Amino acid sequence: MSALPAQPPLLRVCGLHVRIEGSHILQGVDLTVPASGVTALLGRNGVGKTTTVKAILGLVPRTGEIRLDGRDITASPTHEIIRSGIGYVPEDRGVFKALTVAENLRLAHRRGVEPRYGFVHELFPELKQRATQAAGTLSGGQQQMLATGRALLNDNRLLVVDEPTQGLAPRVVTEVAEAMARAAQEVPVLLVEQNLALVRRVAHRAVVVDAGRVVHTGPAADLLDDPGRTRELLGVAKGPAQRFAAPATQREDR
Ligand SMILES: Nc1ncnc2c1ncn2[C@@H]1O[C@H](COP(=O)(O)OP(=O)(O)OP(=O)(O)O)[C@@H](O)[C@H]1O
Repeated sequence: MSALPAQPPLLRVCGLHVRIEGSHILQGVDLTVPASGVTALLGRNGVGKTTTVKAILGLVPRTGEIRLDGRDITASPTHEIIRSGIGYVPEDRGVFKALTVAENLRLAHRRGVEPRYGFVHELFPELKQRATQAAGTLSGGQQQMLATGRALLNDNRLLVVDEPTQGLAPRVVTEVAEAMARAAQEVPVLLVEQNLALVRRVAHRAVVVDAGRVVHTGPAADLLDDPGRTRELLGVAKGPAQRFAAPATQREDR
Protein backbone atom coordinates (compact mmCIF):
# COMPACT_ATOMS: atom_id res chain seq x y z
CA MET A 1 0.00 0.00 0.00
CA SER A 2 1.66 3.27 -1.10
CA ALA A 3 1.68 6.51 0.90
CA LEU A 4 -0.96 9.11 0.12
CA PRO A 5 0.01 12.64 -0.93
CA ALA A 6 0.34 15.27 1.82
CA GLN A 7 -2.97 16.77 2.93
CA PRO A 8 -4.18 18.74 5.96
CA PRO A 9 -4.85 16.39 8.87
CA LEU A 10 -8.40 15.47 9.81
CA LEU A 11 -7.45 14.66 13.39
CA ARG A 12 -4.63 16.35 15.27
CA VAL A 13 -3.59 15.16 18.74
CA CYS A 14 -1.02 17.22 20.66
CA GLY A 15 0.65 16.52 23.97
CA LEU A 16 -1.83 13.89 25.16
CA HIS A 17 -1.23 12.77 28.74
CA VAL A 18 -3.22 10.14 30.64
CA ARG A 19 -2.69 9.31 34.27
CA ILE A 20 -4.70 6.49 35.84
CA GLU A 21 -4.34 5.42 39.46
CA GLY A 22 -0.87 6.90 39.74
CA SER A 23 0.39 5.45 36.42
CA HIS A 24 1.50 7.96 33.80
CA ILE A 25 0.23 5.92 30.83
CA LEU A 26 0.37 8.46 27.98
CA GLN A 27 3.31 10.83 28.23
CA GLY A 28 2.69 13.42 25.53
CA VAL A 29 1.29 11.59 22.49
CA ASP A 30 1.44 13.67 19.29
CA LEU A 31 -0.16 12.28 16.14
CA THR A 32 -2.19 13.24 13.11
CA VAL A 33 -4.66 11.32 10.99
CA PRO A 34 -5.04 12.47 7.36
CA ALA A 35 -8.42 12.94 5.73
CA SER A 36 -8.17 9.73 3.74
CA GLY A 37 -6.77 6.23 3.96
CA VAL A 38 -5.86 4.05 6.90
CA THR A 39 -3.50 5.21 9.65
CA ALA A 40 -2.28 2.22 11.68
CA LEU A 41 -1.53 2.76 15.36
CA LEU A 42 1.10 0.17 16.21
CA GLY A 43 3.21 -0.86 19.16
CA ARG A 44 4.04 -3.70 21.48
CA ASN A 45 1.53 -4.93 24.06
CA GLY A 46 0.74 -2.48 26.82
CA VAL A 47 2.43 0.61 25.31
CA GLY A 48 -0.74 2.73 25.25
CA LYS A 49 -2.54 2.18 21.91
CA THR A 50 -6.00 1.51 23.37
CA THR A 51 -5.50 4.28 25.92
CA THR A 52 -4.70 6.66 23.05
CA VAL A 53 -7.96 5.94 21.23
CA LYS A 54 -9.94 6.04 24.48
CA ALA A 55 -8.34 9.41 25.27
CA ILE A 56 -9.26 10.73 21.81
CA LEU A 57 -12.87 9.73 22.50
CA GLY A 58 -12.85 11.22 26.01
CA LEU A 59 -13.32 7.83 27.65
CA VAL A 60 -10.41 8.36 30.05
CA PRO A 61 -9.35 11.56 31.83
CA ARG A 62 -6.63 13.29 29.83
CA THR A 63 -4.82 16.54 29.18
CA GLY A 64 -3.53 17.86 25.87
CA GLU A 65 -5.33 19.00 22.76
CA ILE A 66 -7.47 17.10 20.25
CA ARG A 67 -8.74 18.76 17.09
CA LEU A 68 -11.11 17.27 14.55
CA ASP A 69 -11.09 19.20 11.29
CA GLY A 70 -9.50 22.10 13.16
CA ARG A 71 -12.20 22.20 15.84
CA ASP A 72 -10.99 21.73 19.42
CA ILE A 73 -12.96 18.77 20.84
CA THR A 74 -10.78 18.27 23.93
CA ALA A 75 -13.40 19.58 26.38
CA SER A 76 -16.34 17.84 24.68
CA PRO A 77 -18.00 14.86 26.37
CA THR A 78 -17.78 11.51 24.57
CA HIS A 79 -21.31 11.62 23.14
CA GLU A 80 -20.55 14.98 21.51
CA ILE A 81 -17.23 13.72 20.16
CA ILE A 82 -19.09 10.76 18.63
CA ARG A 83 -21.78 13.08 17.28
CA SER A 84 -19.14 15.30 15.72
CA GLY A 85 -18.41 12.40 13.37
CA ILE A 86 -16.17 9.76 14.94
CA GLY A 87 -17.35 6.16 14.64
CA TYR A 88 -15.74 3.97 17.30
CA VAL A 89 -15.36 0.19 17.20
CA PRO A 90 -13.96 -0.80 20.61
CA GLU A 91 -11.67 -3.74 21.30
CA ASP A 92 -14.53 -5.71 22.90
CA ARG A 93 -16.72 -4.85 19.86
CA GLY A 94 -19.46 -3.38 22.05
CA VAL A 95 -22.42 -5.18 20.45
CA PHE A 96 -25.60 -5.80 22.45
CA LYS A 97 -25.55 -9.58 22.64
CA ALA A 98 -29.19 -10.07 23.65
CA LEU A 99 -30.43 -7.96 20.73
CA THR A 100 -30.71 -9.01 17.11
CA VAL A 101 -28.38 -7.84 14.37
CA ALA A 102 -31.08 -5.51 13.01
CA GLU A 103 -31.74 -4.06 16.48
CA ASN A 104 -28.01 -3.48 17.01
CA LEU A 105 -27.83 -1.55 13.76
CA ARG A 106 -31.01 0.41 14.50
CA LEU A 107 -29.67 1.48 17.93
CA ALA A 108 -26.44 2.73 16.35
CA HIS A 109 -28.27 5.03 14.00
CA ARG A 110 -27.84 8.71 14.95
CA ARG A 111 -30.91 10.92 14.51
CA GLY A 112 -30.67 13.48 11.78
CA VAL A 113 -28.26 11.38 9.69
CA GLU A 114 -29.43 9.25 6.76
CA PRO A 115 -28.53 5.63 7.74
CA ARG A 116 -26.30 3.96 5.16
CA TYR A 117 -27.86 0.49 5.24
CA GLY A 118 -27.05 -0.05 1.55
CA PHE A 119 -23.34 0.51 2.14
CA VAL A 120 -23.25 -1.59 5.32
CA HIS A 121 -25.10 -4.50 3.69
CA GLU A 122 -22.93 -4.28 0.58
CA LEU A 123 -19.85 -4.52 2.80
CA PHE A 124 -21.28 -7.20 5.08
CA PRO A 125 -24.05 -9.15 3.29
CA GLU A 126 -24.25 -11.53 6.26
CA LEU A 127 -25.68 -8.75 8.41
CA LYS A 128 -28.71 -8.69 6.13
CA GLN A 129 -29.01 -12.48 6.02
CA ARG A 130 -28.71 -12.69 9.82
CA ALA A 131 -30.87 -9.66 10.65
CA THR A 132 -33.08 -11.58 13.09
CA GLN A 133 -30.25 -13.51 14.79
CA ALA A 134 -29.22 -12.55 18.34
CA ALA A 135 -25.81 -10.84 18.22
CA GLY A 136 -24.55 -13.04 21.08
CA THR A 137 -24.93 -16.12 18.89
CA LEU A 138 -22.79 -14.72 16.05
CA SER A 139 -19.23 -15.91 15.58
CA GLY A 140 -16.37 -13.61 16.60
CA GLY A 141 -15.85 -12.53 12.99
CA GLN A 142 -19.56 -11.85 12.47
CA GLN A 143 -19.66 -9.79 15.68
CA GLN A 144 -16.71 -7.78 14.39
CA MET A 145 -18.59 -7.15 11.16
CA LEU A 146 -21.66 -6.05 13.14
CA ALA A 147 -19.55 -3.70 15.31
CA THR A 148 -17.93 -2.19 12.22
CA GLY A 149 -21.28 -2.00 10.46
CA ARG A 150 -22.69 -0.06 13.42
CA ALA A 151 -19.91 2.52 13.10
CA LEU A 152 -20.32 2.75 9.31
CA LEU A 153 -24.09 3.21 9.44
CA ASN A 154 -23.71 6.92 10.11
CA ASP A 155 -21.92 9.23 7.75
CA ASN A 156 -18.86 9.59 10.02
CA ARG A 157 -15.79 11.65 9.22
CA LEU A 158 -13.43 9.24 10.94
CA LEU A 159 -13.59 5.60 11.96
CA VAL A 160 -11.55 4.48 14.99
CA VAL A 161 -11.17 0.70 15.12
CA ASP A 162 -9.36 -1.06 17.96
CA GLU A 163 -7.84 -4.48 17.18
CA PRO A 164 -10.57 -5.81 14.88
CA THR A 165 -8.80 -9.11 14.19
CA GLN A 166 -7.93 -10.02 17.75
CA GLY A 167 -8.73 -13.67 18.32
CA LEU A 168 -10.01 -14.33 14.80
CA ALA A 169 -9.03 -17.21 12.52
CA PRO A 170 -6.90 -16.34 9.44
CA ARG A 171 -9.81 -16.77 7.00
CA VAL A 172 -11.91 -14.30 8.98
CA VAL A 173 -8.96 -11.90 9.27
CA THR A 174 -8.88 -11.80 5.46
CA GLU A 175 -12.59 -10.89 5.37
CA VAL A 176 -12.08 -8.15 7.96
CA ALA A 177 -9.13 -6.82 5.95
CA GLU A 178 -11.24 -6.67 2.78
CA ALA A 179 -13.99 -4.84 4.63
CA MET A 180 -11.54 -2.39 6.23
CA ALA A 181 -9.94 -1.60 2.88
CA ARG A 182 -13.36 -1.04 1.31
CA ALA A 183 -14.55 1.09 4.27
CA ALA A 184 -11.39 3.22 4.01
CA GLN A 185 -12.40 4.18 0.47
CA GLU A 186 -15.38 5.98 2.03
CA VAL A 187 -14.05 7.18 5.39
CA PRO A 188 -10.56 7.63 6.88
CA VAL A 189 -9.64 5.06 9.51
CA LEU A 190 -7.44 5.09 12.59
CA LEU A 191 -6.71 1.41 13.13
CA VAL A 192 -5.11 -0.20 16.16
CA GLU A 193 -3.80 -3.50 14.85
CA GLN A 194 -1.16 -6.08 15.72
CA ASN A 195 -1.50 -8.17 12.59
CA LEU A 196 1.23 -6.81 10.34
CA ALA A 197 -0.04 -8.66 7.28
CA LEU A 198 -3.31 -6.79 7.63
CA VAL A 199 -1.49 -3.51 8.25
CA ARG A 200 0.51 -4.07 5.08
CA ARG A 201 -2.69 -4.84 3.16
CA VAL A 202 -4.72 -1.79 4.25
CA ALA A 203 -2.59 0.91 5.92
CA HIS A 204 -1.02 3.93 4.27
CA ARG A 205 0.61 5.44 7.36
CA ALA A 206 2.01 3.94 10.52
CA VAL A 207 2.24 5.63 13.89
CA VAL A 208 4.20 3.62 16.45
CA VAL A 209 3.73 4.09 20.18
CA ASP A 210 6.22 3.00 22.80
CA ALA A 211 6.02 3.63 26.55
CA GLY A 212 3.25 6.20 26.16
CA ARG A 213 4.89 8.25 23.39
CA VAL A 214 4.91 8.24 19.59
CA VAL A 215 8.32 7.02 18.50
CA HIS A 216 7.81 6.71 14.73
CA THR A 217 5.51 8.13 12.05
CA GLY A 218 5.75 7.43 8.34
CA PRO A 219 4.47 5.42 5.39
CA ALA A 220 3.40 1.96 6.59
CA ALA A 221 5.17 0.24 3.68
CA ASP A 222 8.52 1.89 4.52
CA LEU A 223 8.37 0.56 8.07
CA LEU A 224 7.22 -2.93 7.12
CA ASP A 225 9.83 -3.20 4.36
CA ASP A 226 12.55 -2.59 6.97
CA PRO A 227 12.78 -5.75 9.11
CA GLY A 228 15.43 -4.20 11.39
CA ARG A 229 13.32 -1.15 12.18
CA THR A 230 10.16 -3.27 12.50
CA ARG A 231 11.96 -5.51 15.00
CA GLU A 232 13.33 -2.52 16.88
CA LEU A 233 9.95 -0.76 17.15
CA LEU A 234 7.54 -3.66 17.36
CA GLY A 235 9.60 -6.53 18.63
CA VAL A 236 8.90 -8.76 15.64
CA ALA A 237 11.39 -11.60 15.60
CA LYS A 238 11.02 -12.91 12.02
CA GLY A 239 9.44 -11.57 8.83
CA PRO A 240 7.66 -8.21 8.70
CA ALA A 241 4.36 -9.82 7.67
CA GLN A 242 4.24 -11.96 10.79
CA ARG A 243 1.64 -11.52 13.46
CA PHE A 244 3.45 -10.29 16.56
CA ALA A 245 0.88 -10.90 19.29
CA ALA A 246 -2.13 -13.02 20.22
CA PRO A 247 -0.83 -16.53 20.66
CA ALA A 248 -2.86 -19.26 18.93
CA THR A 249 -4.39 -20.28 22.27
CA GLN A 250 -6.28 -16.94 22.36
CA ARG A 251 -7.95 -17.51 18.99
CA GLU A 252 -11.66 -18.08 18.70
CA ASP A 253 -10.97 -19.82 15.39
CA ARG A 254 -14.40 -19.18 13.98
N1 LIG B 1 -7.80 1.62 33.74
C1 LIG B 1 -6.51 1.35 33.90
N2 LIG B 1 -5.96 1.32 35.12
C2 LIG B 1 -4.64 1.05 35.30
N3 LIG B 1 -3.78 0.81 34.29
C3 LIG B 1 -4.27 0.84 33.05
C4 LIG B 1 -5.66 1.10 32.78
N4 LIG B 1 -5.84 1.06 31.44
C5 LIG B 1 -4.64 0.77 30.90
N5 LIG B 1 -3.71 0.64 31.86
C6 LIG B 1 -2.29 0.33 31.65
O1 LIG B 1 -1.79 1.24 30.69
C7 LIG B 1 -0.86 0.62 29.83
C8 LIG B 1 -1.31 0.79 28.40
O2 LIG B 1 -2.50 0.02 28.17
P1 LIG B 1 -3.19 -0.03 26.74
O3 LIG B 1 -4.37 -0.94 26.86
O4 LIG B 1 -3.42 1.34 26.25
O5 LIG B 1 -2.05 -0.70 25.87
P2 LIG B 1 -2.09 -1.30 24.40
O6 LIG B 1 -0.91 -0.76 23.70
O7 LIG B 1 -3.42 -1.06 23.79
O8 LIG B 1 -1.89 -2.84 24.71
P3 LIG B 1 -2.43 -4.18 23.99
O9 LIG B 1 -1.72 -4.23 22.68
O10 LIG B 1 -1.97 -5.25 24.93
O11 LIG B 1 -3.92 -4.07 23.88
C9 LIG B 1 -0.79 -0.84 30.25
O12 LIG B 1 0.33 -0.99 31.09
C10 LIG B 1 -2.07 -1.04 31.03
O13 LIG B 1 -1.93 -2.03 32.01
